[in-house]
Amino acid sequence: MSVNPDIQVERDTATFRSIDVTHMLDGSPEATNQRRIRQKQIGDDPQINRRNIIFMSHEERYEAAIARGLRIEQLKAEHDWDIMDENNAIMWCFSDIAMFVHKVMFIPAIERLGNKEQHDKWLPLAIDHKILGTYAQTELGHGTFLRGLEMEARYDKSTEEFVISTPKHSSMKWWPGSLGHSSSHAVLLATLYIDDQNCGMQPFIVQLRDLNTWKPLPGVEVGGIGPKMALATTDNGFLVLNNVRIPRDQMLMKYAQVSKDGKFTKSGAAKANYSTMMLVRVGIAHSCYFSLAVGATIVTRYSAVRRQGEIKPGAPEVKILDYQTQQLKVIPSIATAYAFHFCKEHLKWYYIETFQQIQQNDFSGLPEIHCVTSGLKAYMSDIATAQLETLRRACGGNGYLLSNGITNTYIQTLALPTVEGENTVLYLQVARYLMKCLKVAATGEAVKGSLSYMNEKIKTPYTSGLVTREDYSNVKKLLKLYQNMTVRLTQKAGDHLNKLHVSGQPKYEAWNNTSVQLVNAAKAYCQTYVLGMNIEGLSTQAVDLPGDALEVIHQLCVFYALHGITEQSGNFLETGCINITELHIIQQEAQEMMAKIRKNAVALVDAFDIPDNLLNSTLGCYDGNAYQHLYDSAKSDPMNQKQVLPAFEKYIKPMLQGKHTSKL
Ligand SMILES: CCCCCCCC/C=C\CCCCCCCCCCCCCC(=O)SCCNC(=O)CCNC(=O)[C@H](O)C(C)(C)COP(=O)(O)OP(=O)(O)OC[C@H]1O[C@@H](n2cnc3c(N)ncnc32)[C@H](O)[C@@H]1OP(=O)(O)O
Ligand SMILES: Cc1cc2nc3c(=O)[nH]c(=O)nc-3n(C[C@H](O)[C@H](O)[C@H](O)COP(=O)(O)OP(=O)(O)OC[C@H]3O[C@@H](n4cnc5c(N)ncnc54)[C@H](O)[C@@H]3O)c2cc1C
Repeated sequence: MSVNPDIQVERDTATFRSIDVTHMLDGSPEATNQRRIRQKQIGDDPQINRRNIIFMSHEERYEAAIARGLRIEQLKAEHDWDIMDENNAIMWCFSDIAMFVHKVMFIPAIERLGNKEQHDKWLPLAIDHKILGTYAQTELGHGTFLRGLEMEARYDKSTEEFVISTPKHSSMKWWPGSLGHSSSHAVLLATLYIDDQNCGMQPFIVQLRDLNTWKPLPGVEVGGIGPKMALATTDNGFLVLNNVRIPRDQMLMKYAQVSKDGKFTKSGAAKANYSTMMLVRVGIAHSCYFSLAVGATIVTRYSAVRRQGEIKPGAPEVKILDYQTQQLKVIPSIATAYAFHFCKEHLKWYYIETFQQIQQNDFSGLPEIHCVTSGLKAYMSDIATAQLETLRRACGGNGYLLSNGITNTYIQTLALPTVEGENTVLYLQVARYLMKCLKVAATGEAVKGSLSYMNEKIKTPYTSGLVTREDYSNVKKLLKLYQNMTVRLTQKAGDHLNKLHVSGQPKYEAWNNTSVQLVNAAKAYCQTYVLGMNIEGLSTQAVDLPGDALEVIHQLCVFYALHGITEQSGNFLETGCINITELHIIQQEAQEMMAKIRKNAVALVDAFDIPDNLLNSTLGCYDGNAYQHLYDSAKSDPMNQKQVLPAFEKYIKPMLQGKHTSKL
C-alpha cells in the first residue's frame, strides 16, 4: 500500500530528521539498531503480536497471554536479551501477559527482601519458572494503610512455623495480580505476631497450589475477583488462608528476623520492606511515557490524514490537525511525552544509584527517593491518563473503537493512578517531605537534593524576571517561576498547618484539614521536577543533536513550560509568581509556539519509532492509510464472517413474523 500523500507531505516539510531524534531517545545510533532488532523479534512473532486480541473471548485472551509470557522467555534465551530488553518486551505487552506480576514484583520482592540463603533457594526456582508467583499485599479491607493489614502470621515456637490465617472477610487478600489462576506461590505480606506481640507487616513465601495438579493446597481458598475495566489477563485474585503452616525460613529475612526461639530483630531502615513498591513506581513512570508516546503517535498521524470541514469558506476540506483547537489536544501530549522521556531516563539512573547504596546498607537517600518515586508515579500517571482521554476524544467517533489502538492503551493506563499506592495518598507522602524540608529551610540549614531551590529566599515584593520577549522562551527563567510557585504553595500549606495547630487543633487534625493545600503543593513540586529534568535533558541527552533537531526539541520544552503555566494559571497568579499581564503574554507565546511545533508534529512522533506491529492501531499506521486499515479491521471481525447470524433465526425472524410473545 502506498503512503498517504497527506502524511508524506508532513514528513517532507519537517525541519529536522526524525532519525536524529530517535537516536537521542535511544541514546545512540547503535542503541537504536539494537532496539529495532529486539522490537522486530517481538513485533513479528505471531505469539506475541496482539493484532487480533480485540476479537478474542476472555479465556482465549488469557491463554494467549500465558503463551505470550512463555514466548518472551524463549526469545530472551534465544537472543540473549539483557534485563532492559526483557523489561521493554514486558512493557509493550504488559496488559496481555498473564504472568507479568511474577516478573515485575514476585522476583524483585525476593531479591529485595530475602537473605542470601533465601536467594539461593528461591530465585533459581522463580527465574527458571519452576514456580510462578504473585505479590499479595492488598486486602479487602486495606490497600493503602499497610499498618492496618489484618492477615496474621503467628509464630509457633514449638514447631518453628508460622501459622497464617484470615480472621475475617476484610483480611482476605484481594487484588493481587495473577493470584486468581496463575500463581503457585506468593510473596505474602502479613502482620507478624510473636506471643501476641504485633511485629508489623512482614513478607512470607507461601505456596498456594500443587505444582502438578495446580489444585489449591489444603487450607488455601483462591480465585479470581471478576471482570475489570482492562488488564483482563492479569487474573487479579482473592485469597483466604485457614491456618496454613509454613516453615520459619519462609519469612523473607533481609530486614527483619525471627530466631528459632521466637526472638524478633530488625535491621535496615524502618520502611525497607516497602522497597519492592518503589521499583514498580519507577516502572510505572516508564509505562506512562510509553503510553503517551503511543497515544501521541496514533492521534497525530490520524489528525494529519483526516480531512473534515473548512477553515476558509469554500476552500478544500482541511486536515483536522490544522484546527488550532485540535493542536491544543495533540501538541501538549507530544511535548509531555518528550518531557516524560527525559524524566524517566533520569529516574532510572537515580533509582539504580540509590538502590546500590541501599544494598550496601546506606539508607540516607531513601527519604528523597521515596518522595520522588511516589510523586512522579502519581503525577505522571495523572497526566498520562488525562491526556490519553483527550487524545482518544480527538479521534471523534473512531476514538470509541477498540481497533484504534488508543482505547486499549488508555484503559490499561487507567490502572496506574490506583495501583502501587493511590495517587492522592502518594502526593501526601510527597507533602510530608515538603513540610520537612520547609522546617529545615526555616532553621537556616541548607536543604539538599531536589528541593535545594527552597534555600533561596523569595524576595517580597517579587518580580518574575520576565522582562524582554526572549525571557518568555528562556527555559531557565521559566523553571524559576515553577520553583518559586512550588516554594510559595509549600509555605502557604505550612502556614495553614501551623495556624490550625496553634489555634488548638492536634497535628493530625490540622494535617487532614490542610490536605487539599498539601496535595496542591505536592503536584506543583512534581510538575517542577519534570520540567527540571526536561531542561537537564536538553543539555545532556539532546546536546549532540544537529542544530535543526535541537531547535525543535528546545521548542517543545519551551512549550511544555508555557503551556503548564496556562493550565495552572491560578497557582501562578495566586502566589504572585506572575501577574495578569505576564499571563497574557505567556498564553500568546504558548499559542505561537504551538503553531511552530505543528509543522513538525508528524516528524516528532515518527521519532518515537514505534513499529506498526507494536502500535497495533488502525488509525495511526505509519503509511497514514487509516481508512483502509479501519475497513480491513472491520472485515476481519469474526461476526462479519457470516452474512446472517444465528440470532436471526432464533429471535429476529419470529419477531418480524409477529410470532414473538412476551416469553422468548
Ligand atoms: C533496573 C531497574 C531500572 C528500572 C527501570 C524500570 C523499567 C521498567 C520496565 C518494565 C516493567 C514493566 C512495568 C510496567 C508497569 C505497569 C505496572 C502495573 C503494575 C500493577 C501491579 C500493581 C501492584 C500493586 O498495586 S502492589 C500493592 C501496592 N500497594 C501500595 O503501594 C500501598 C500504598 N501504601 C503505602 O505505600 C503506605 O502505606 C503509605 C506510604 C501510604 C503509608 O505508610 P505508613 O502508614 O506505614 O507510613 P507513614 O505515612 O506513617 O510514613 C512513615 C514514614 O515512612 C516513610 N515511607 C513510607 N513509604 C516509604 C517507602 N516506600 N520508602 C521509604 N520510606 C517510606 C514515610 O515517608 C514516613 O517517613 P517520615 O520520615 O515522614 O516519618
Ligand atoms: C489493576 C490492579 C492491580 C493490582 N495489583 C495488585 C497486586 O498485584 N498486589 C497487591 O497487593 N495489590 C494490587 N492492587 C491493589 C492496589 O495496590 C490498591 O488498590 C491500591 O494501593 C489502593 O488501595 P485501596 O484499594 O485500599 O484504595 P483506598 O485506600 O480504599 O482508596 C479509596 C479512596 O480513599 C482515599 N484515601 C485512602 N487513604 C487515604 C489517606 N490516608 N488520606 C487521604 N485519602 C485517602 C484515596 O485517595 C481514594 O480516593 C491492584 C489494584 C488494581 C486496580
